Amino acid sequence: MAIEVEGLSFTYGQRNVLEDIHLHIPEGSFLGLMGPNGSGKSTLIKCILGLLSPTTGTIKLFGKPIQRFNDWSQVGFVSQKANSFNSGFPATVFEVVSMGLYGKVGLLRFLTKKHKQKVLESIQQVGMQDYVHQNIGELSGGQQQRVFIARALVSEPKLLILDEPTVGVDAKSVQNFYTMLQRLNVERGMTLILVTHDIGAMTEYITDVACLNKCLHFHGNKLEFESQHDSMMTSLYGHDVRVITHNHDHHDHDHDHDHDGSGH
Ligand SMILES: Nc1ncnc2c1ncn2[C@@H]1O[C@H](COP(=O)(O)OP(=O)(O)OP(=O)(O)O)[C@@H](O)[C@H]1O
Repeated sequence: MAIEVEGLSFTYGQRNVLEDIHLHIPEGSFLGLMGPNGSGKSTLIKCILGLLSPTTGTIKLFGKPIQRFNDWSQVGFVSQKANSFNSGFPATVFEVVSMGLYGKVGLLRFLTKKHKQKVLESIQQVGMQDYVHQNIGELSGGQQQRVFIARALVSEPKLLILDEPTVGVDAKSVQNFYTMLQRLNVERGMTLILVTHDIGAMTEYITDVACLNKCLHFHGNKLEFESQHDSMMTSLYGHDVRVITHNHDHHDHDHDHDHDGSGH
């Protein structure tokens, strides 16, 4: 298993954001993690990346309890805010991708020939070889996002987590972007988790789906998800969310509403 989450809950102060999450993600899967705004997706990802400690529960990465996991070069992460460079940003594609090795552009002069080769390979993998010496700020949002994937790939991670990486990227580039991720998944066996609002746009590329709204409402393969799609959407976004959550004390007052079947 790439990831094993057991009985995970998380609270910000008094606010219960994640509740009793059990999630096993096998190596080699491509998981689409979906849920409404504020449903806890980023919080769960931060727990998996070791940036937040769960209030209760445990996390294992590649079989190791996260507290003892130390090979973080196996885990790549690309956030939704990655593509926010302005056109004056003084680093080339090559330099930005090199940061995946050293964390700092300033150390670039120490790159060995082998490392340079690795950087170029990663750039090639995301199809940006024609832009190696271009400034990152001069690229489109989609192209910048590819460069950030390359930066995450340069340490050859076994697990790559992407938190809404296509925000602000046009529809056609998004499809190309997903195709590129699918290739990493199929050809290199890389485990991928992609956080998204729009699972519809990517069902053809992923293998599994998880639906989160504080609790995990669904986790299964794509075919299971498609067969339960309508009820799942109602469960996540419509009135059934309240029917499900009214078991929890603070939502009891909601359960009389929205029983007109409209899902709103
Ligand atoms: N640092 C924080 N302190 C307090 N509350 C927070 C903090 N970060 C997030 N929250 C709250 O926790 C809940 C879950 O947030 P989270 O960012 O995990 O959701 P999300 O599913 O990633 O949302 P989105 O799709 O809008 O990015 C939200 O209600 C949010 O307001």
